[in-house]
Amino acid sequence: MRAKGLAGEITGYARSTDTRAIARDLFCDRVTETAAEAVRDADLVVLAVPVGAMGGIAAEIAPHLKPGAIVTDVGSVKQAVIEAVSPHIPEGVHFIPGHPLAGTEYSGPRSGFATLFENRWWLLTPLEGQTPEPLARLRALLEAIGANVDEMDARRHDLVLAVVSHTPHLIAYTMVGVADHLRRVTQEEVIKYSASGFRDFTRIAASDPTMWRDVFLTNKDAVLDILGRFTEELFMLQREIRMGDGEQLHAYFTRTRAIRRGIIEAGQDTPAPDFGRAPAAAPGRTKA
Ligand SMILES: NC(=O)c1ccc[n+]([C@@H]2O[C@H](COP(=O)([O-])OP(=O)(O)OC[C@H]3O[C@@H](n4cnc5c(N)ncnc54)[C@H](O)[C@@H]3O)[C@@H](O)[C@H]2O)c1
Ligand SMILES: O=C(O)C(=O)C[C@]1(C(=O)O)C=C[C@@H](O)C=C1
Repeated sequence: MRAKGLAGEITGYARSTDTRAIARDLFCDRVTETAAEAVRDADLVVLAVPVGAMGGIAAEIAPHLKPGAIVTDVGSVKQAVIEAVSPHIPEGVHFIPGHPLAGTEYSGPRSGFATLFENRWWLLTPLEGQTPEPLARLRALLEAIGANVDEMDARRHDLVLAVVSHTPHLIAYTMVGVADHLRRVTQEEVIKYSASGFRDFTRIAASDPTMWRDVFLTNKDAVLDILGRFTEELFMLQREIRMGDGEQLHAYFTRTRAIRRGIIEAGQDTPAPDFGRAPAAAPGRTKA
């Protein structure tokens, strides 16, 4: 927003003075010592804390929100955020839940960069009865920062994200855990020989533990549903490998390859930034 001159003033709040100082140096016009102070007179308030902390922050800021303000969030799970935040939102303030499908394994104010949302989906899950004007204003702002905005029901969002983001993260965490366990058992340096497939798993598994703990605790039903389906597929493939059923394995991999190729042909494969470099060497993406 700053790079594109889309905000009159950007005010930031974070709990630690160190984080606040970094945010002020990088992109905030001013930072405040309380969340209440930060939202006073704000036209737009963006909640960007772990999903489990959204309700607490909403309670803290609620009495200080300006009538007519828009409150949105960037939480990775939507139903739980709606349940936690909505009860605190005063009459006359518009709460429009949102989720940018963009991010990296890095956290903290230094890990943001101006192009993060370009050509990325930003899903909004408006509440029933949402008046159209604030929604249109938020949508226009997100489009101005380069995002492709879609609206979706919160329950559907949580199921879709369980498939395309949450369960894949759990699988990555598990796979890195398996390699680590093997290293302990065999005293072999397995991880040293990471090929690029496993490298992608280790990148994902380096994501923030608090953020992901909260995602799994708050999107429990959808993740368990998808995990169940995943396990069934895995057992099927396991059986085919055991039986030496090359034909079935080939057919399965042909189908999954076609899916990937379809994504590329549809222009929906936005290349990620270069995650291979150490964060310190990647300007604007160092870990706080
Ligand atoms: N990182 C991603 O890839 C990504 C992508 C899309 C959405 N999200 C969502 O965005 C939100 C923020 O994630 P992020 O990656 O920006 O994390 P981050 O770690 O960079 O920022 C989160 C901030 O919240 C603060 N915080 C934690 N608990 C708090 C509490 N109880 N009260 C007040 N502040 C608290 C942390 O100190 C930190 O400053 C999460 O809800 C996450 O699910 C993350
Ligand atoms: O590329 C990554 O590091 C991410 O995991 C980003 C990612 C995802 O695509 O799953 C992670 C969680 C979010 O809620 C949205 C985006």
